[in-house]
Amino acid sequence: MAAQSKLPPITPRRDRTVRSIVAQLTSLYLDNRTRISRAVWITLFVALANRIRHAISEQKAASHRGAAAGQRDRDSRGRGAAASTGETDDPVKKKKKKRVELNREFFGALLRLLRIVIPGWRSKEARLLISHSFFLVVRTLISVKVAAMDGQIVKSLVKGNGREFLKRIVWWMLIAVPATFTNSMLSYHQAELSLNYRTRLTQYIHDKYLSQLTFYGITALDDRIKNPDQLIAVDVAKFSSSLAELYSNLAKPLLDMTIYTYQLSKSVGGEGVVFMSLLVQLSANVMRALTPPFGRYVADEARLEGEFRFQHSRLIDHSEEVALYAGHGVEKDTLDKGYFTLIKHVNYILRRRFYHGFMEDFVIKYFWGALGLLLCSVPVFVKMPGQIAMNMGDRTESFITNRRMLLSASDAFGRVMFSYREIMELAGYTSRVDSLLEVMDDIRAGRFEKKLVSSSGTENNEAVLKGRGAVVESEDIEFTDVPIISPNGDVLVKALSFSLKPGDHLLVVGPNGCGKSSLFRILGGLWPVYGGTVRKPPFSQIFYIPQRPYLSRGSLRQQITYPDSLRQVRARGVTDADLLQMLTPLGLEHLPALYDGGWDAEAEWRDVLSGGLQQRVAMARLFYHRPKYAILDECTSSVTLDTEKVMYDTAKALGITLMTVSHRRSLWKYHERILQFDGQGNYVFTKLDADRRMKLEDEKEDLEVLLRQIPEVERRIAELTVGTS
Ligand SMILES: Nc1ncnc2c1ncn2[C@@H]1O[C@H](COP(=O)(O)OP(=O)(O)OP(=O)(O)O)[C@@H](O)[C@H]1O
Repeated sequence: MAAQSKLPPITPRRDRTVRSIVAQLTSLYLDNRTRISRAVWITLFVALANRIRHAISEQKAASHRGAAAGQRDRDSRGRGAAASTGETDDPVKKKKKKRVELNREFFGALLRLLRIVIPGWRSKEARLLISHSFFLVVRTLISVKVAAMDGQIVKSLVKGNGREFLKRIVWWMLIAVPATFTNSMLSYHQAELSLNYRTRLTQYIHDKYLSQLTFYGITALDDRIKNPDQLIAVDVAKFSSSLAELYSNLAKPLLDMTIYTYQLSKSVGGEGVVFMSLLVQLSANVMRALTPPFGRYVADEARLEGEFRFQHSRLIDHSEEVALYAGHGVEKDTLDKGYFTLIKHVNYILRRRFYHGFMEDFVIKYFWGALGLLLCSVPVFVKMPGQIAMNMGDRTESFITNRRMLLSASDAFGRVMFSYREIMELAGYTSRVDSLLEVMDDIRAGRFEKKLVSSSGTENNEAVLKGRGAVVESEDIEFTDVPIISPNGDVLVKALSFSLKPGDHLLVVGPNGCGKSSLFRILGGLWPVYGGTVRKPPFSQIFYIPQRPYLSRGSLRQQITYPDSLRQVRARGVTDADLLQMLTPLGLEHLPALYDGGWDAEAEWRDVLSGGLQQRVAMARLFYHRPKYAILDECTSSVTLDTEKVMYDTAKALGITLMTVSHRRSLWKYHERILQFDGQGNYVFTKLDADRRMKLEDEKEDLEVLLRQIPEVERRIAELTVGTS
């Protein structure tokens, strides 16, 4: 940490200048022991000591860096091909491995986030911070006044002056009014700041997350962020409250310490305060060295918390499948494992907090408390030069006031120390939120990081993955030498070439996992084009219908018009009557009448509609959008052949060019071209003569049946041969 200090290096010239200033001030101090010269001398001494400490640690860090660089060189020579496993020594990848520490990286990340949550001096957040700071100052000033009033009350008690005592109590009660108002204002400001930070950050993240398909990239193409939902919903909130809390937990005690120390030095002398500060600084350094890495603990806890939540939401999403498999036992094991991993970690943190709290309490409350009492006794036992002898009442007043201020000062210092832990926790949340922003930026710039698990030569794949193909806007669809590569780095097809014109309905066939859907992911812009050229119409002219259509939260109408909003539907001049017409050929015209609210009825449509109904609704969606091209990915698997016919005929009549992925033979007749993958990386693109293909396919099936009968025929012949011989 010290190695990253921004202090200028000590040059011989600067060293000489510093030494001569120290000498002059020392002689000034010895000649003229004024309070100012003493204070300046001591401040300089502390600064000098700090400078030396920095220089030493700088030197240590430099030699450590040298040793580490040497080690890295040695290591990299030993490991050439480790890159594909992810355990690489590549400095770029090393940099990405975030550590939660109070280092330059943390401050850089915090600054980036601060620029988002406080966008400028005229922003609402800046205004809130200023007024929060104002109330912090007011509160400290009120506390100083209360300390002085405390001393006066005890003094009047010791003197037995009842009138004076009562008068002081009334004043004391009066000052409670602004004091309590200030306290409430402080809590209010803190909560408001936290809320505003969260709003700014959430809006910023939503803007990025839901544009340029970033949300898809984070989950499907990159594996650095595991649970973006947890990060956005929980960690951003925790970061915001931690940041708002830290400001008041740090700013107020720092202010308190300054004001109280100044007040104290007036009555007990500057040296006493500085000596005490040195002792306190020493013990604080010891405590800091013994503080566990709470930032890392917090980041790990948030990650485990996210994984546990994710396992629960998976169970909710697939509850029907799990129930039908009676898989609750194994699901319980997975959930229990997730929970106990989390709890084990939380328990570990609790234990570390216990030991740390024990040490923290001892040092801050008792050790510093004892030092404080010693300091308060200075005016009682030590006669300061030029000080007039004090009577009993004055002594008591001075002791009570000093003690109260000292307690507040030590409490303030304690809170600064306690806040070290809070800063570490903030570092944890900062690191998590910042990595989300970093990954989002990477994805938007087309930089993905996913572990390559391909068995088909990772080195080759890495070379291909670095390439970039061209995407050109066009009326037709044309792929020229485009590789199909999964996010894991598997090369499914080395170079695919085919072209389609409007009206060339295409059928895509091939075994499972050969890359049929992946072709359309490239066409839809979800997967990057790693080579060759893709010519295609804009995204808005290609519509996709998967096997399980996505049904959004919202009205029945919205299921047909998704993703258009009601306003967009109306702007296109489409009425509910038009929508009903789209449902009619699919046999869905009764649907709006089935639910309370008709078109406006809201439900969890995924559960309400059966699989076949969902596929029909998705087809109605296609009729509503009327795109130039439609990708139909096994989207008729749950409907009857009659419904399938209506779907295809209507879509064709609307002028939509269809690209179908399906194993169903009944669909061949609707297509003019076929793209056939063999699952080994090869393909054939040709005209599709459905009748001829059907005849050939029938003949092939007949021959296969005959082929299967051959062993039985051979066995029978053998039997007959034995019987007749
Ligand atoms: N997001 C992803 N991350 C990693 N690998 C993926 C991802 N999506 C698909 N793949 C892999 O890419 C390969 C091709 O998948 P694709 O969905 O294109 O198969 P398909 O030919 O459509 O198969 P099916 O007929 O079973 O639907 C598969 O091995 C699959 O595991």
